[in-house]
Amino acid sequence: MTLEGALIRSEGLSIRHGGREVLRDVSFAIEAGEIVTVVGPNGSGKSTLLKALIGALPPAAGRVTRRAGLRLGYVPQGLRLDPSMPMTVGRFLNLPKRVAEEGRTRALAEAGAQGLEDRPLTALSGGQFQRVLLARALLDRPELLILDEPTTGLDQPGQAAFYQRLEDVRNSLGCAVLMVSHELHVVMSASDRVLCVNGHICCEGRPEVVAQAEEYRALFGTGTGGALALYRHEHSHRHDETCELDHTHGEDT
Ligand SMILES: Nc1ncnc2c1ncn2[C@@H]1O[C@H](COP(=O)(O)OP(=O)(O)OP(=O)(O)O)[C@@H](O)[C@H]1O
Repeated sequence: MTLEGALIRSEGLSIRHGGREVLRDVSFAIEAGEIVTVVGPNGSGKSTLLKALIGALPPAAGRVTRRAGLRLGYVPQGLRLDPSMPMTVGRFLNLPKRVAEEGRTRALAEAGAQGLEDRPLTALSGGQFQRVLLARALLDRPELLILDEPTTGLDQPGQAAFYQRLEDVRNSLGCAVLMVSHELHVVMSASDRVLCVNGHICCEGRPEVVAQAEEYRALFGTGTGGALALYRHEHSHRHDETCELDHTHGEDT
C-alpha cells in the first residue's frame, strides 16, 4: 500500500480487546499540516484508534502505515501523577531521554508553559499541566501531533485557549494534528476534517459537511450540539451482520 503523500494511513484496521472487536474496518489517512478531530460516544473506540496509530496496539486485521521516520508527538488521555513522587516540570521533560535546555525552553514557550520549568508537577493547575504535556509532545518537533482529549477538566475559556494554541503550533511547526475531543463547538470551528467514530467510521469530511451527515446528526443532534447530544447514539443506518460491536442504539451511554 502506498502512502500517496499522507503522513499516516490506516487501512481496513480492526482492533480487538480481549477477543472483542472494538474497531472494525477503519480506513483513513492524515495529510501534512491538517487538523483532524475524532468524535464519538464514550467507549466508541477513539482512544483505541489513537493507540493503534502510534503503534501501541497491534491490529487484529488491516494495517497502519507511517511515513518512514515519521516524528510523532503523543499526549495521552487523563495522565495521572502520584503526588508522593515530587518531580519538576524540567525533570519530567527530561524523561525518558535527556533534552537540551534550549529544546525544553522552546517547547515550553510553544506550548504556552514558559516559566514553569522549576515548578513541581503536582503544583500545576489543570490547564498548566495540559500545556506541559503538550510541550513534552513537542520536544521532538513532531510532524504529527496526536492528542487524546487534551482539554479534559478545563473550563470553556481554557478549552478555547488550548485549541487556539494548537492551531498556532500547527501553523508554526507545520505539523498535522489528530485529536479526540468531546467539545463539539470547538471541533466544528477548529478542525479541517472530522472523523465520526462508533466502532467504525460512521462519517468523515470537512466539519460543515459532516455536520449535515445523517450519521452525525443521529449521534449529536441537529442543534448547535449541546454536550448531552454527544452521548446520545441513535444510529439510523444499518450495521452489517458481521459487526460484533455492542452498540447501544438510542440509549444514553
Ligand atoms: N485495555 C483494554 N482491555 C479491554 N477492553 C478495553 C481496553 N481498552 C478499552 N477497552 C474497551 O474498548 C472499547 C473502546 O474503548 P476506548 O477507550 O477506545 O473508547 P473511547 O471512545 O476512547 O471512550 P471515551 O470517550 O470514554 O474515552 C470500550 O468498550 C472499552 O471498554
